[in-house]
Amino acid sequence: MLDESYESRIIDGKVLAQQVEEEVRSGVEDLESNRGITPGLATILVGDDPASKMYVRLKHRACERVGIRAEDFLLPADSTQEELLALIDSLNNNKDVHGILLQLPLPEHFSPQEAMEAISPAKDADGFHPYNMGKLMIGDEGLVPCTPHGVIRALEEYNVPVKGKNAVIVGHSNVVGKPMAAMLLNRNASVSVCHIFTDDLKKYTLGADILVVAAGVKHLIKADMVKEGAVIFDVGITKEEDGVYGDVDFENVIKKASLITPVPGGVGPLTVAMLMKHVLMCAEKSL
Ligand SMILES: Nc1nc2c(c(=O)[nH]1)N[C@@H](CN(C=O)c1ccc(C(=O)N[C@@H](CCC(=O)O)C(=O)O)cc1)CN2
Repeated sequence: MLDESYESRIIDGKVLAQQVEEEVRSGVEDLESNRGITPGLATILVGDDPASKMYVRLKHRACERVGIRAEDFLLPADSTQEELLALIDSLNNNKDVHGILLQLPLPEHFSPQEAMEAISPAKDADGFHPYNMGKLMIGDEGLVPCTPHGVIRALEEYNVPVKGKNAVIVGHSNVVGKPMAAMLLNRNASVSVCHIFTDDLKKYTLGADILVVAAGVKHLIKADMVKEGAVIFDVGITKEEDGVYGDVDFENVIKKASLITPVPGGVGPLTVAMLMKHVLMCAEKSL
């Protein structure tokens, strides 16, 4: 049981996500009444991975809440890269589709990079296209990956200073770690990126004013690895029979953190809400 005195340290991702969704809902209404456009998202799911199916379902439910039209495209696990590319091409040319989301991971025999590059940069709701990633790297943030965008939104909402602070990211994936590093660097944090080959992880995490953990290792970060007063974002999700766990040993780490996201109910819901924001952005820029 969590001591009540720590509750004010919890960043409630569901509440923040509701706020973002409210903004999107009002943006969708404006776009419909001023330009007669209803934003549309096409989701592509390849195969039947249960977690991916659930994430796509969460995205469709969010679309319903904010008034975005969502269409589901399912490809069997044994479909080919060429079939996937043909589907993406048809969605790129569909004027009712403003955003395209390709749920990751893809089955082994696919090239996710080639598929990402096939999505029109203007419809890249996930911000994974090299063009949008490149823009992010030079500080021109438009369509950026949803999870790091959610972390930035939470930092803003909680008035956490970033400039000159030590930010440490654990995990160097293209989905979270690398874009997160760029976004924090764009805000003048001093950024360290750690990963599986990092020698002495604790040496880095102990210096973090802002710690973002996306390693996918249950309870990797223990209380003795964090600085007193750190702001901590837990992006990891490990599902076990008795529940869902993050990369941070929440119950103990919260005693040292000034702010921390729980799992579930932290960064996950924000990721979905930022996707809604991106689809609206794509629709607003469409001709
Ligand atoms: N195309 C993409 N693929 C993937 C992304 C992404 O941003 N784009 N991120 C992750 C999965 N993901 C979204 O797709 C995602 C993960 C988690 C949640 C979420 O709300 N999780 C809940 C917990 C749910 C549970 O019980 O398992 C929470 O944290 O509260 C939403 C979206 C990889 N793929």
